[in-house]
Amino acid sequence: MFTIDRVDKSYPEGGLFASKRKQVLSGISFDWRPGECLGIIGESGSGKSTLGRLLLGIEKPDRGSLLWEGRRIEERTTRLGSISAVFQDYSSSINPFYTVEQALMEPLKLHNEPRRGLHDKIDRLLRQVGLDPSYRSKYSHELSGGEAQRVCIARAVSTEPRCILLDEAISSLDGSVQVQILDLLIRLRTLYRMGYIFITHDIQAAAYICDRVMIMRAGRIEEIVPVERLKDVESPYARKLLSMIIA
Ligand SMILES: Nc1ncnc2c1ncn2[C@@H]1O[C@H](COP(=O)(O)OP(=O)(O)OP(=O)(O)O)[C@@H](O)[C@H]1O
Repeated sequence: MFTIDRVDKSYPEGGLFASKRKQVLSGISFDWRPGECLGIIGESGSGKSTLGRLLLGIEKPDRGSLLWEGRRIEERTTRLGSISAVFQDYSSSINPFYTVEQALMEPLKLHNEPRRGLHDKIDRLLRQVGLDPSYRSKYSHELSGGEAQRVCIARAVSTEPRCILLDEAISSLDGSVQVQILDLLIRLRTLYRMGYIFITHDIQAAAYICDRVMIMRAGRIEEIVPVERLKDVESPYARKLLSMIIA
């Protein structure tokens, strides 16, 4: 279980040395249950990506705690093998001087995977994300957007984490490629028995892949609903947000 308890986050407003602070997240509390796909949706600026960075332990909260099975997510040892990430900008996620093979090796080496068997593992990962093993020698500029994002997904699953956080991971892709990547994520979830935290402004994508959806508004949680009850959300804001998109 990943337990987020009364998390607040603010940033200096008007430069690093400004005394005024902008409150970006306030009183965020929820649980991520092992194996589930939890969607986080909300308007631009509602704090989704900030929350994502806290969930990945990249940034620390001002107050509150983020505990992965009782251990602080800010600790590197907690994160290893627990949570990994796929971001929107696949082109800058892969080092342009690395081949696909080198990009996939990086997390495996950090994870101290034995060298023996790495070659086969990379072939297997490429196949699992729908790429031919011959892609191992390609550079990122030789890949389409969908292919590059498949490599990023292969890299995220390579260490077999319990959870992958996807921050707008399909937003930069064309419509048909978006569906292919969502279907790939659904398949991998079963294969690796893992779950996702799926940050998006695309409610249809969230409805396609998620079990529960958390609706954020101005740094607060407005509502958390099972996806099959999305149409019955209670808060007026969530209703308005959904009606704008579903209509
Ligand atoms: N490092 C930072 N320093 C200062 N302000 C920040 C920082 N990161 C985020 N913010 C501010 O926090 C607010 C929430 O931003 P965030 O990116 O988390 O929202 P979001 O819901 O992910 O938006 P979008 O959907 O547009 O990506 C914004 O007003 C943003 O300007």
